[in-house]
Amino acid sequence: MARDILNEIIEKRKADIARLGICFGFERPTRKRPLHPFIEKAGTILEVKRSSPSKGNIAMGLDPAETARIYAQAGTGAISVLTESHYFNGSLADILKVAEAAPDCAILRKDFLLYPEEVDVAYDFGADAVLLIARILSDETLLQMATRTAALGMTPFVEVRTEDDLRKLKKIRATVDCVAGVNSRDLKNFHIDSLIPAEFIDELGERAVFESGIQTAKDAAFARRLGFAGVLIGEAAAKNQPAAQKLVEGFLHAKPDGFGKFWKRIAQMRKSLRTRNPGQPIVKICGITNADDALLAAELGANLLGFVFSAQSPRKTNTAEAQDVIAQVKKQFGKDAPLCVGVVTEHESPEANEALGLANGGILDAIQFHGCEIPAELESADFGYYKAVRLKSSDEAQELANHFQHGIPRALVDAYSPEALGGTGKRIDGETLQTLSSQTALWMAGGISADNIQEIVKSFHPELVDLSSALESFPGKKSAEKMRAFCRAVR
Ligand SMILES: O=P(O)(O)OC[C@@H](O)[C@@H](O)c1c[nH]c2ccccc12
Repeated sequence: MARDILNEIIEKRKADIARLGICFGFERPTRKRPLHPFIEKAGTILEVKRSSPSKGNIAMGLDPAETARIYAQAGTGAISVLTESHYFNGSLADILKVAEAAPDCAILRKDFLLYPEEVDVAYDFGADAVLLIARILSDETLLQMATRTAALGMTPFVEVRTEDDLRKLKKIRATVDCVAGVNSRDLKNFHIDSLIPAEFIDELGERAVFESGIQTAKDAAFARRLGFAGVLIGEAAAKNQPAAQKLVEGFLHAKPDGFGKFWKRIAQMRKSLRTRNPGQPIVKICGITNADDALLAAELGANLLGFVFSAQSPRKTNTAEAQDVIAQVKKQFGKDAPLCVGVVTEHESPEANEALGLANGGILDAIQFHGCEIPAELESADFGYYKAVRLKSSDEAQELANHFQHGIPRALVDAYSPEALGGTGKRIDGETLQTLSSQTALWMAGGISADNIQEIVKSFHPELVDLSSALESFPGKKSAEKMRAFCRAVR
C-alpha cells in the first residue's frame, strides 16, 4: 500500500500537541497587529515554504523575515506561512517574523489544523486567515473552526479536493462566509493536475483560490484566466525569490477569458464522463468538412469536432464551410454542442489566418497547433489553444513535459509520419504511450479506430482520443457506419 503521508503528518501533529501543547512549546503571544482582509479582490498568496513531503528540500535556509520583505516588494497582498514542522520545516515563530517584516500583507496560517483552539492560537500569533482542510476535518469540527475563525475577525480558508469536501464547504457556507481553495495537488499521492481546479471553480463562489503546482508566470496567468480570484504559490516563489514579482504580475495582468472557459469546459466534460462512464475518454472527431458528418458525430456524443485549416490536407475546410457547419451544430445542440477546434499546421498561412479569424469571432472554441509552435501573441487570446506534438521516438516523449510549463494544461500527441502532418492512420509505439500515460494525462491521436479503442483505453487510459481517417469512407467524408461502430466500442 502506498504510504499515506497525510495520515503520518496528522499522527505526528497529534503527538506533538499532546507532548508540547497547542503552541508547540512556543510562548503564546498577545496579538499586536491589526486584522487584514484576505483575498477580497484578485491577488496572490506567496508561501514561506522550506520543504515539503513531495519535493524534500525547497529552500531550507530561507529566512522568513527576508522572504516576507521580498514577497511584499513583489506586490503580493497575502503571504502563506507553513507552520507544520516535520515535513515543511515551519513553525509558529515564522508567523511572528513575517508579521513584523510585511506589516501590510495578510497572513495565512497554513497547517493541518485539527482543533478549534488552534484557530485562537493562529489569531494570537498574528494570522489573518486560517487554512482548514476539509478532507481531514469532520463536518462538525470544520463548522466549529470556521465559525471561530470568523468570530475572531479572520477569514476561514477552506481547502477542497473532492466532491465530499465540496459538500462540507456548502454546508458551512450556509452560516459562515469563507474563501475556498482547491488544491491541484492530491495530498495523498502528490499528483498535480491543473484541470482539477477548473472542474471545481464554478462551485466555489467569488473568492476562489487556485492552489499548488504553479511554476511560471504563465501558470499563474492560467489560474486567473480560469476565473480564480487568488492563486497560492509555494515552491516557485520560495526557491527563486527574485522571480516572485513575475509570478505576481503573471496573475494580476491576466483576466478571466475564453482560454480559461475552454479548459473549464474540457474539465467539466471529463468530470461528467467520469461520473457517467468511468474510463471512457473524451472523444474528438477530426477532419470535419460537412454538416452531415458533424451532426451525426454530435448526436453520437463526440465531445469535440476538429476542422482542418491546412493547405496540404485532403480534409481541409475553409471559413464559409466551417461557419455553416458549426452554425448547424450549434442550432441543433445548443449548449450541449461539441466544442469546435480549428487545426492549424503552418503559421501565417492563409488557412491559419482563416482559423484564427473564426476563433477571434467566437465561432471556433480553440485552435490546435499541429506540429508548429503556438504564437507568442496568443498569450491573451480569448479562445482556447494547445499544441499537437508529432512524436518520432520515445526520447521526444520526455520533452513533452516542457509543453506543460506554459500555462496550457494539455498537449496532444500524434504519431510522426514523413508523408503527412496528420491523419495517416499511424500509431505511436506502445512504449512511448506507456511512458506518457504514466507521466501525464494522455491526449492521443494517430491510428485509433473501433477495432483497437478498447485495447488502447485498457492499456494507456487516455484522457482524450482524437480520430479522423479511421472513420472515413474516403478522405474528407466520414462513414456513418464506422462512426457508429466506434461510438459503440468506446462506451
Ligand atoms: O509549492 P506549490 O506547489 O506552489 O504549493 C503551494 C501550496 O499550495 C501547498 O503548499 C499546499 C496546498 N495545500 C496545502 C495544505 C497543507 C500544506 C501545504 C499545502
